[in-house]
Amino acid sequence: MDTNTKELVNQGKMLPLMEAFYTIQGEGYHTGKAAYFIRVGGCDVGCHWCDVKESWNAELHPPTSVETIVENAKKYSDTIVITGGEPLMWSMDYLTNLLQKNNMKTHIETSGAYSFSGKWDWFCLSPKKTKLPLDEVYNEADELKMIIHNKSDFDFAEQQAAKVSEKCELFLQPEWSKKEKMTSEIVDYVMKNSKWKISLQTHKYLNIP
Ligand SMILES: C[S@@+](CC[C@H](N)C(=O)[O-])C[C@H]1O[C@@H](n2cnc3c(N)ncnc32)[C@H](O)[C@@H]1O
Ligand SMILES: Nc1nc2[nH]cc(C(=O)O)c2c(=O)[nH]1
Ligand code: SF4
Ligand SMILES: [Mg+2]
Repeated sequence: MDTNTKELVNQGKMLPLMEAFYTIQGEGYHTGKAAYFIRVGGCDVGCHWCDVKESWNAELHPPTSVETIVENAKKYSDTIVITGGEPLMWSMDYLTNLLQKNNMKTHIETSGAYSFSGKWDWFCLSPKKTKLPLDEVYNEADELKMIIHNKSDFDFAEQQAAKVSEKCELFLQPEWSKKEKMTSEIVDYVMKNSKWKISLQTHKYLNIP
């Protein structure tokens, strides 16, 4: 990468773009809503069950100008989900400003493990044990989405729920490879602990991106 490109990436004016696609939000509070997804490369959180490991190495994803990304986005939807990889590895200020200026709603999917940036209409926080969210991020969460891979993840979910604001929506989502066992555990748990709702990866059942 030349020094000029590096500088633009540092400023958040270019981002390593893995893919962008129009689909239905499959998970969490906005499940069922049509949205345009922007997947930014780069993540070092290291979840062993991550369903998008191809995103991890940012160098495999070409630095792309935010103007180009936004021009494409606005052809499809007024709801834009920024995901990754870990989007907060990069400055999200320039991207989210330009999206909002063009009357689009900005949603993020993040582990919260990097410093907060951007202006968000919806902030979905999905904490990971391997690299916890920064303290500054918890208060931003509109939605806490905890992945349940084994029984000990329920305790971790409760610890994380204690850190978000009162108004934050709480979701438990089965880890996909353990979904048979963990979906029924989550059903039992939610019936006993009704502050939580269940979130399924509905796009995978629907065979859409
Ligand atoms: C691929 S991550 C990208 C955004 C960010 N790095 C994060 O983890 O929030 C998008 C969402 O998918 C969830 N996820 C990833 N792999 C999963 C799996 N195998 N089963 C269930 N959810 C998964 C993450 O927890 C996160 O909520
Ligand atoms: N349809 C669909 N919904 C999603 N919600 C969060 C996703 C993500 O990977 O961040 C995702 C995804 O990859 N596809
Ligand atoms: S933080 Fe997100 S992108 Fe990174 S490894 Fe975990 S699930 Fe995958
Ligand atoms: Mg996904």
